[in-house]
Amino acid sequence: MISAYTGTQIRAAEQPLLAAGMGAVLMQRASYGLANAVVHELRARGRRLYGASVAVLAGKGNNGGDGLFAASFLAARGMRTTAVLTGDAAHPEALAAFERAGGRVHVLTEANAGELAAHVAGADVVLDAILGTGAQGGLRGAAAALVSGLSNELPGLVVACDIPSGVDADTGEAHAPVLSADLTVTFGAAKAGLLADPGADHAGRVQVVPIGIEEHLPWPSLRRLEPADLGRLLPRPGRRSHKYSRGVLGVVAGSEDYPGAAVLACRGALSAGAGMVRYLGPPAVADLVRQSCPEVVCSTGSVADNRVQAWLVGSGMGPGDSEQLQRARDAVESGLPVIADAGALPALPDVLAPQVVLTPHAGELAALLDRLGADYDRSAVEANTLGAVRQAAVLTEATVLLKGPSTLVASPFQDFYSQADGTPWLATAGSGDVLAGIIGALLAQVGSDVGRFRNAGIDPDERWAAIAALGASLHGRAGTAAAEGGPFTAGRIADAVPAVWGRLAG
Ligand SMILES: NC(=O)C1=CN([C@@H]2O[C@H](COP(=O)(O)OP(=O)(O)OC[C@H]3O[C@@H](n4cnc5c(N)ncnc54)[C@H](OP(=O)(O)O)[C@@H]3O)[C@@H](O)[C@H]2O)[C@@H](O)CC1
Ligand SMILES: [K+]
Repeated sequence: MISAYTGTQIRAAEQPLLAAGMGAVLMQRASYGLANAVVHELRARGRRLYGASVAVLAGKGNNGGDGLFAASFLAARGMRTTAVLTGDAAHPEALAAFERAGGRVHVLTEANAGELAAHVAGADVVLDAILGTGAQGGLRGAAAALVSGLSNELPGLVVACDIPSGVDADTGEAHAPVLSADLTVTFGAAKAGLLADPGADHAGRVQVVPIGIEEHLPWPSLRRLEPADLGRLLPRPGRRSHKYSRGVLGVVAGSEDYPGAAVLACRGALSAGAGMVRYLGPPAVADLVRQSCPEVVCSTGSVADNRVQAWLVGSGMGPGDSEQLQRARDAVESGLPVIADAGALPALPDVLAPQVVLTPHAGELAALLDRLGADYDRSAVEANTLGAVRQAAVLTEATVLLKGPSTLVASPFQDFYSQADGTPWLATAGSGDVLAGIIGALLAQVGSDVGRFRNAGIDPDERWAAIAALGASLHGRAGTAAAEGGPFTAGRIADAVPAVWGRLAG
């Protein structure tokens, strides 16, 4: 499990060590780790170190100090180093070390920002060490002009020191301009803002350098399930399992306009291990489901008439599908775990419960928040995904999963997950229906298996968020497997799930 923290939590964890006079030691560990990461990355790219050029953009604080010390380590490996000092001062010891190692120093002004941008753009490595966890807001003045003058597609390797300057370490909000990195080397532990969009868009690959603060870290503000966690959480049937004991998912999805959504949701559920899938919906849709997935049992009648362990509601449903929407409300009313998607989102009561998992995309989340009186539109959600998903979970008291390149899950108790295991090719019609099916199948199988979560270090009350994160990860990994570097249709995601599951559970 990757644990991520706010900048404030990291700074608090550093305090006991700073009080013990270890500030310089922490900075040496951080900058040495940063330099090593650069060396490793250049080697991985088949680049020579000796003679390669490094430009470090160094702010006035400790982040700039890290960058300057790292550059002095790189100079010792034969690299040519230049520093652009962006503030009215620089970390004195780090600057002295940089100069001793033979680095050239430029002081940034409004007048030379363009010229220095051209110089920096030609470097083999650009180290962004302007702002770190001590920043208030984004780049200003000449530093903003310098970064605006750099294309976001620099030919060299761009490495962010701790966090891309201008990204909020707590929330992932990005104050433009931000120099997008290929690699972010972050100190002590991952910052939450690196795992939530739009911060994650700018961070590139994230590498953590331990600096000795680990024992002082509190409960993480955000987590990411890794393969070992996924393997532990995925259920395996016992010798005496039967289809009912493995978990039955009821699916209330599809409409005459969107019958395919019901098929894709069922295919997602079947691929993710549901012992049985029962479909409830219009006869024409049921016929298509039967033809496409003969394993599905199509039932008629009400939610109460059908015995299941969890419900999936809403995929492919619209505001006019009154009978289906009533079933969706009944499913929520039943107290069973429910995954509610798409058309169900505007039709459910405002206040729900933790075992109800809502799966909006950014536009749907904005509409939900707007309905609940919070002032969000789609772009506001996209600018602060973590804040928006947190607020939605607080207001609805449900578990909320926001789909995106970094899929975020918030529990109403303020536990957060971020999964980014997918591929941009997953942005295809029907992909969300398959995701709903996968999460529905998982809710049906492990929703009542409290011990499974406790053993994996997850508070059983928070298991709904973990199940949603597990589903998002399976979906992302299945999409990556289906892509083979090119496009695919949503049904292929479902087809890829069993093999991905097998590898994880292996
Ligand atoms: N603590 C430790 O021991 C360790 C810390 N480490 C490293 O230190 C980093 C945190 O360092 P930090 O606290 O010095 O803050 P940092 O982000 O470098 O600089 C901000 C400075 O710039 C200013 N400033 C603020 N906002 C601004 C803006 N928008 N535009 C322009 N200027 C702005 C503000 O000064 P002010 O304006 O208040 O005078 C402030 O002094 C952390 O990310 C990690 O890299 C590691 O080495 C491990 C050990
Ligand atoms: K930085």
